Amino acid sequence: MRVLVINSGSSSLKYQILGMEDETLLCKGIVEKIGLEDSKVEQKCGEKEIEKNVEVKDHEDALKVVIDLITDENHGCLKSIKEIQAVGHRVVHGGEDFASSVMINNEVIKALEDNSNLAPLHNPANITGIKAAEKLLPGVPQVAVFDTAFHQTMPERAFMYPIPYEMYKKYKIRRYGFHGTSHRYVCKRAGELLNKKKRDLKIVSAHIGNGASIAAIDHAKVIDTSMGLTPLEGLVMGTRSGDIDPAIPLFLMRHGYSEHDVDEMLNKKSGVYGLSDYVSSDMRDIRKARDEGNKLAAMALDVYIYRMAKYIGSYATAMKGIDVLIFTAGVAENTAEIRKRVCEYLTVFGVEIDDFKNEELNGSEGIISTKDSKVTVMIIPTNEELMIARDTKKIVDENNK
Ligand SMILES: Nc1ncnc2c1ncn2[C@@H]1O[C@H](COP(=O)(O)OP(=O)(O)O)[C@@H](O)[C@H]1O
Ligand SMILES: CC(=O)OP(=O)(O)O
Ligand SMILES: [Mg+2]
Repeated sequence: MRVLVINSGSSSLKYQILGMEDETLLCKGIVEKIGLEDSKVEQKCGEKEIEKNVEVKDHEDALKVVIDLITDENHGCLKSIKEIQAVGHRVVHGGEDFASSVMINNEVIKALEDNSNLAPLHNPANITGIKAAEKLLPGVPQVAVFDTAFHQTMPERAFMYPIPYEMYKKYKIRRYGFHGTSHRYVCKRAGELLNKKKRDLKIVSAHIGNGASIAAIDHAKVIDTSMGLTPLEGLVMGTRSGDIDPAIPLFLMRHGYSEHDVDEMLNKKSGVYGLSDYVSSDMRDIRKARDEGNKLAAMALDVYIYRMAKYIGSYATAMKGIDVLIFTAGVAENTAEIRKRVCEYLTVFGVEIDDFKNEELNGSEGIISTKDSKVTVMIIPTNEELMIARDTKKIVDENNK
């Protein structure tokens, strides 16, 4: 079965085509910096590699670029898009409706649309991808794999907000958590690499990309995570504020900002982008600006790292211990400085990083802590696409029985 996987992130569209008989990777690509001036696409199909700048203002443009490139005569791996036998989609918000992956039908699309206002940077892009794929590949099965699903094991004490209970009954206002497919993948991979059953480990998984979240995974079950009702809560992100005093939106609205203004501010103009007085949402640009002497970029980076360390510390407390700390996703896989500075805050837990390994393994998979470190610190490049492809195959096979 040849599966196309589409993973729309807030700043990127990642995709893979896999032959699922033996999980052969036929093609892999990313459109990144969507909506920024220097967007580009990178694709690798076996020996054929291409990287070029493209103008993509949103995820719909990005998807057009992808479809053209995978069927491109010189750079692609398919003669026709019809060679795809199933499509797996990352869907960010499944709410309480979906605790596991599902075959997409009109009812599912309707439920996703209903959840759109809870993940405004993501669900609309996910739905665009689903509708475009249905148009291009009529009759080909499509599966939705939810960011929220892996977190459904969280206990009430972690997912309930201390507001009137009737708000949960009426509107399902609770914490859901996101990046579940990524946390699930790295947790499984850590068990394999350490040759330990993941059931024996207390893992903190730090998924730090444009969106960022941390999960506490105790004996293979999520017991807490930093994102909440929406992907806005928790860490400082590229454009999202993460935790703030809930009185701030009310204060701003009393000063003339509309609900829409506040929503845009917290989701699209905050995080390191807003803190740096709009240098960039991209961590590479922030660090470059800091190196060139920009004080606000330096401050944004300090706030970003400090908040991350505090969350990791609180999850060591939540699990009464921590065996493994995993760094994953765009920023954490590729930025030695951030891993080092976060770990410097964590010496109280016996975290000791090996500076040489931290630099040497940048962007690849492996252990970066010293032999004496009480916590095994690892970089594990995430592979949400592989998890999505596996779920897609499983659901399509079950459906064909
Ligand atoms: N090679 C790299 N070196 C440093 N930072 C990188 C690299 N690749 C990606 N990043 C950073 O990762 C972030 C994007 O992460 P990613 O996980 O792809 O995001 P998302 O899925 O949320 O769109 C950006 O801030 C970017 O600066
Ligand atoms: C949920 C979320 O923030 O996803 P991403 O990091 O891909 O934007
Ligand atoms: Mg992502």
